[in-house]
Amino acid sequence: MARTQRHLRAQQRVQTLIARDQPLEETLGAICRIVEAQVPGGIVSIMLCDETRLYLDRIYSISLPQAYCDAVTGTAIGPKNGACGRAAYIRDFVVCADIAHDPNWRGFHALAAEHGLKACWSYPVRASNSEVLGTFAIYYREPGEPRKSDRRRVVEAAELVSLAVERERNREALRENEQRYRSLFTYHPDAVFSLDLAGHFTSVNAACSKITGYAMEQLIGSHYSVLVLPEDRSRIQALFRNADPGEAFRYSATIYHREARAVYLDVTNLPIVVNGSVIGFYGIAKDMTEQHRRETELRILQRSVEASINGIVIADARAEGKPVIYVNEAFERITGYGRDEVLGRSCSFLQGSETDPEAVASMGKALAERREINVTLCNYRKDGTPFWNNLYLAPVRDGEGTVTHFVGIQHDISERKSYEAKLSFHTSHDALTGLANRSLFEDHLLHDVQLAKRHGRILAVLFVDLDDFKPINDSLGHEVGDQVLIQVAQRLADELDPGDTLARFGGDEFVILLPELAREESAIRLVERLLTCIRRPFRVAEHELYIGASVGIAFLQDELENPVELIQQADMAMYRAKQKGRNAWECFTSDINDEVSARMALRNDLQEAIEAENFELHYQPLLDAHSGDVVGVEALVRWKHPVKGYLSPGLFIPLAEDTGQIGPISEWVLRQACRDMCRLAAEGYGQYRVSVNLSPLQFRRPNFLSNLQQALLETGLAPEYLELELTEGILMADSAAAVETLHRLRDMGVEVSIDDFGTGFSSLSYLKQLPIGKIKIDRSFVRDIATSRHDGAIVQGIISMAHHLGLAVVAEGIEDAEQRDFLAAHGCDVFQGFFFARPMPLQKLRAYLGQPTVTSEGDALPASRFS
Ligand SMILES: Nc1nc2c(ncn2[C@@H]2O[C@@H]3COP(=O)(O)O[C@H]4[C@@H](O)[C@H](n5cnc6c(=O)[nH]c(N)nc65)O[C@@H]4COP(=O)(O)O[C@H]3[C@H]2O)c(=O)[nH]1
Repeated sequence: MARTQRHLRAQQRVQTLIARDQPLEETLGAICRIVEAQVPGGIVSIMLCDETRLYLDRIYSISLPQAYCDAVTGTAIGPKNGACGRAAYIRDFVVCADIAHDPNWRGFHALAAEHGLKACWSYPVRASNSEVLGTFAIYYREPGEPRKSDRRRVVEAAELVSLAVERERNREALRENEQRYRSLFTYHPDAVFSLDLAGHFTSVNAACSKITGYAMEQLIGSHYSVLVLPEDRSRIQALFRNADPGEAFRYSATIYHREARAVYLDVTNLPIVVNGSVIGFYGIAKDMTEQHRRETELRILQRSVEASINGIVIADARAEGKPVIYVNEAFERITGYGRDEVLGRSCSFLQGSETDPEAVASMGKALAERREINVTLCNYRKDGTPFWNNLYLAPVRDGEGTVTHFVGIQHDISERKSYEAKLSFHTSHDALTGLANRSLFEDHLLHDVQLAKRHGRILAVLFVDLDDFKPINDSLGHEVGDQVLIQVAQRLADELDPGDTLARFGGDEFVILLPELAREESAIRLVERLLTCIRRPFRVAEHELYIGASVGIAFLQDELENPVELIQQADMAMYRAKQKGRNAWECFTSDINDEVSARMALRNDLQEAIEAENFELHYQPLLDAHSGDVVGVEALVRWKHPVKGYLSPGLFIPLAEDTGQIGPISEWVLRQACRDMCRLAAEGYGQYRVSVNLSPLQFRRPNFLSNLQQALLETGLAPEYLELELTEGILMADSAAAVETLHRLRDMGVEVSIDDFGTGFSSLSYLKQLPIGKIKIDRSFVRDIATSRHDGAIVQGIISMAHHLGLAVVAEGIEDAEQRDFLAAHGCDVFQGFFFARPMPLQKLRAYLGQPTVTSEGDALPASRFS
């Protein structure tokens, strides 16, 4: 009984050791001690299987010699491998009553004999699932069989071992499990944490600290909401509140990093359920900041691409034919193709007949070499219309640097192209007629002269200048003039061969290059044809206009060095033709050159005269037709040339008008005339009104009126003693501005008369609207007044109509009494002409006007020439 109790106590002790999770070695040692105490002479050994369950690789014993233990450790489990190897194998009690003669101990006999071991009873240690964990054995130093009680003891001891080993194994498994889970928690790259039900962190991993910037200790115990943006809090709280037990929930949240930057998180929370109750929440938060940034960037990029005004097309670089995988709206707008019509197709469908194959080839080469390229090529819209596409193509590479796509940026530069084309046309062509301009003509000339010289061909340049064009332009306006020029250009072009060049040099000058003439007469015959065709009337709106042309011809001579000289020669020849009269032509000869040289010399002399003020004014009296009183004088300029003596204005005024030298001459004339009139008055000869001729250039100068005012102020002449003589052309050229100037003149008190009346295109009814007081009938009508019925009738008509309109009429160029009488009979108001007096210097005028007479009021009396 006492033994049984001892046995029970011993067992309890072992169970306590097991329950307290004492180290296995200690527990197994205790079992060995208890059993050895119970079986006198018995030596206990406990062997445990390895993981493969093929060997007994651990041995626990308190009494077996270490050398023996070492020798049997690793015994294979098998039917003939001693008592333990066999017991583990057959999973049953094995009694080896006499080891020395036991065949199953073959190989171990010597070992057992060496350590004095004679008998061994072994029993398998089995787990609750019957798996063999090892063996429990008792050795004896004498042969012997176990009794029943011995067997029971062995079995009980084996069970205790099983309990201890299983417990140890469970503990081991638990520890491993926990480590596994802890690893998941600790090494998870995302923030993993647990919260209590109130929302306080109860555990956090290192990633939590990294993501939030707070130390793990700082986080534990703090509430999750302190990290979350205020605007996110209520939303997240609601998620926690409404979470179903057992259900995970996922949301995005933005938190503040300790460094005050926002961190975007993708959070999954799951309840911690213990015994069916939620005791808190686990959380896994993935840092999406980078992804969020990339997504935002991508979104902006995508929107930008969509909104780009340039067409953008992306093609798959790896697929056959590089099919389009994306086009933006601008692409659709530019090409007219919808997205669906384009995707999957190769972009080459945009090319067409006018697409430059070289541009296409260079593009293909760049694509093959996987490099970027910028080409401009002609593409076609869906409706077939072409457009200029300035295309920038670039490869798109993946992370490994492989080209996966090509992106093309289209820029529709059609407008720029057409502008450039226009621009280049304008730089080489005349805008009005579309003919070549001087620079293009010169290009052709250089080229053709070279060829003509090489092949000994006859080449000619024709310089065509229209006669009587200026009056049309001046009187009917630029629009009419422009139409005439366009028609002239057309008529000239119609007469020329395709290889000829027709150019307009501006104004009414046309130049023709004939590069390949059979003989010189061909050029002359062509010129005759040109003159004939220009003589034909021109119809512009309601007008039927007649003009002529003067043509200069210059043939290429061997000695000519600079081809451009041919143009100058033709120009000089034209000038000579003009002097011959209308509709004439002239070939360039060296004497023409001399004439031009003379003109150049005259120009230079004139310049010197201007600088030295080498001019004089002569005055021609104007007489009242009834009383014969001198009512005024006309100032006429004379140039006192140092070699040639007095030169008439007819010689140098047109030259001065051509060269612009008329400006300073007119200034001088105006001032001098005013000064002379003041002087005459001051000398007692009377105050006469002086008529001064106005050149068109002078009249149109912007400061004309202020200059005039200045001249009157400087000289002291009252404005009513100044009369300006204008030709009709001046008024017609820019009538609105001219009329405005006339009004200003009238406001100033300056009289205006129309000179050379009858030669222009103006009608009296037009003049009626102008603030003028007088017209001067042109000398050419007066000359034949008595002999030509026609001229007589014209003069008569002019006088009568002018009077009707309240205009005074002056007749100039009266050379004889017949003319005077005719004009007097028809009511002409004022006479001027050699018959009465020639233009004379001031000194002679003094004599002409007679002795200065002073009235009681101090005014000089006007001189009468009729009495
Ligand atoms: N055959 C003939 N001729 C007569 C007779 N009576 C006068 N003359 C000439 O007729 C011209 C009248 O001047 P105009 O028609 O304005 O024609 C002027 C005028 O247009 C221009 N001119 C003269 N002086 C000036 C000036 O100071 N400024 C400007 N812009 N032009 C001027 O030169 C033109 C010629 O002037 P002049 O040679 O001085 O010629 C003057 C004068 O000498 C006559 O009975 N028979």
